[in-house]
Amino acid sequence: MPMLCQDKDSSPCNQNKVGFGEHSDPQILTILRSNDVGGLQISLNDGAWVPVTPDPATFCVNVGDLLQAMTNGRFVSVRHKALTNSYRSRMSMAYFAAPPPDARITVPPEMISPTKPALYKPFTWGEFKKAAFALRLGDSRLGLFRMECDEQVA
Ligand SMILES: O=C(O)CCC(=O)C(=O)O
Ligand SMILES: [Fe+2]
Repeated sequence: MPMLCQDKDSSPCNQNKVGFGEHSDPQILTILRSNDVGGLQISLNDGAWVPVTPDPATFCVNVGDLLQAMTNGRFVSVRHKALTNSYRSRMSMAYFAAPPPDARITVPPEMISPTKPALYKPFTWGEFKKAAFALRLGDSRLGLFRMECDEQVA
């Protein structure tokens, strides 16, 4: 099970600096567990940043890029970032749920209609990861797989 354990503490004077820059998670889902120190923020549609209340007794579940593609954009991959805290360490542990590299990411036909044509070309997780690693953390990767208007099928 791929897990990442991070300590967002930093040196003094680094209060509320960006410790982990703005990004969306590329996988299907991320399950996050942290201690009681805040720092995680999510971005709303209007670009406002909203702090996630830290709670060591709950999980925070992020929709990732693949789930956005698999639901034809109904679930939106959340942009988020983590700020540093120079007084207490924020510890977080993440489980990234991803398919095997050759898994084909497609949309169920029920989610495609004349009013909601397919937004993304089919791709494999391996292809997506390769594209993601060639970009910077904050870049939008799904844009690379968007259907052109003349390719859209309903
Ligand atoms: O500090 C956190 O909880 C967020 C970490 C994160 O966004 C990531 O590992 O992708
Ligand atoms: Fe993340």
